[in-house]
Amino acid sequence: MITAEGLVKRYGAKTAVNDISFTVRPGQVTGFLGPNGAGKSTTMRMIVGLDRPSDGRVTVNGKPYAAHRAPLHEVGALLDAKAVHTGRTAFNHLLAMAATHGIGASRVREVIELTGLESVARKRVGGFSLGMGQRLGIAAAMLGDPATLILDEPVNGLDPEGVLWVRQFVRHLASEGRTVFLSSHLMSEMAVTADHLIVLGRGEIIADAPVADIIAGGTRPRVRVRSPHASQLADLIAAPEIAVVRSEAGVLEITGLEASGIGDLAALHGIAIHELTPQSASLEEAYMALTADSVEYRTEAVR
Ligand SMILES: Nc1ncnc2c1ncn2[C@@H]1O[C@H](COP(=O)(O)OP(=O)(O)OP(=O)(O)O)[C@@H](O)[C@H]1O
Repeated sequence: MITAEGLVKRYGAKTAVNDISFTVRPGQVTGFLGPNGAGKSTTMRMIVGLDRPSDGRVTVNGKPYAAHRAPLHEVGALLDAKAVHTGRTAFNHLLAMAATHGIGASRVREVIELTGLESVARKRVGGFSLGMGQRLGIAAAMLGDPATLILDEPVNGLDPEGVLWVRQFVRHLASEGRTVFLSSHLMSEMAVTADHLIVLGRGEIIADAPVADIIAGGTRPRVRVRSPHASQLADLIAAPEIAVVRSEAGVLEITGLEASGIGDLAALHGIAIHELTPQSASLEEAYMALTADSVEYRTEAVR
């Protein structure tokens, strides 16, 4: 369990994290989202004591990180997968970390197996691909068999198989009752990995809710309609509260009217319908709507 209360981080005149309070609960995967520069990494660094809060406090399993006698057993963190001694082998890197906590070589072998690194364990970390580096970072985070895991962009740079592996791995950890807190910019992945989301924008919390609620709340249901008389149907449907977008020839994307209403209206006027599909909202759309006002570095839309 991670609990932040009135957490603030200032860098000179810049407030990176502005008075945020949240709880990351055990037994589920909590995603941490936000545009670049929103303050996610700063928050994660404060959780594991790498940055000192300017105000407020954050605890892990009831105590500040630094107050734990054996922090690796409480929290495992992957914050920067490249922060390893590149001349060491993966096995020796993990063994050196394990030694700081009196953790033996057998647990090192276990986490190597857990993360699928057996074939490269005796190779120097300097030659690792990004994917192997991420797996090594996760292996290190698991060394102390911690109840809480914090993973900053764990799927960054991974191939589809690696992304799937991380998803299944973190879901398994949560199912064991652990607290899993992870950030990612991959919305489609977050939608299928996380149970709950905390969204940050310009250092403040703009959403803290189950994934399903965020998707449902951020977007209006849309229906895709294909008809040989699309223009006639569009004219019939026209109303101030209904948006009709012609996405391709003979296809309408309708927001503000349910599929049944569209079908009934078409039947009433003898208009043939070749497709009538309610579109499921995506986390990406909901996220874009939520963070529209919080993006620090905006790009012009491509015309
Ligand atoms: N050491 C530092 N000194 C000064 N400003 C900093 C420092 N670290 C972060 N910042 C600023 O604090 C803000 C939050 O940065 P942070 O890296 O936490 O954001 P983030 O949400 O993790 O972004 P990204 O998605 O790009 O990783 C940014 O405006 C950043 O420039």
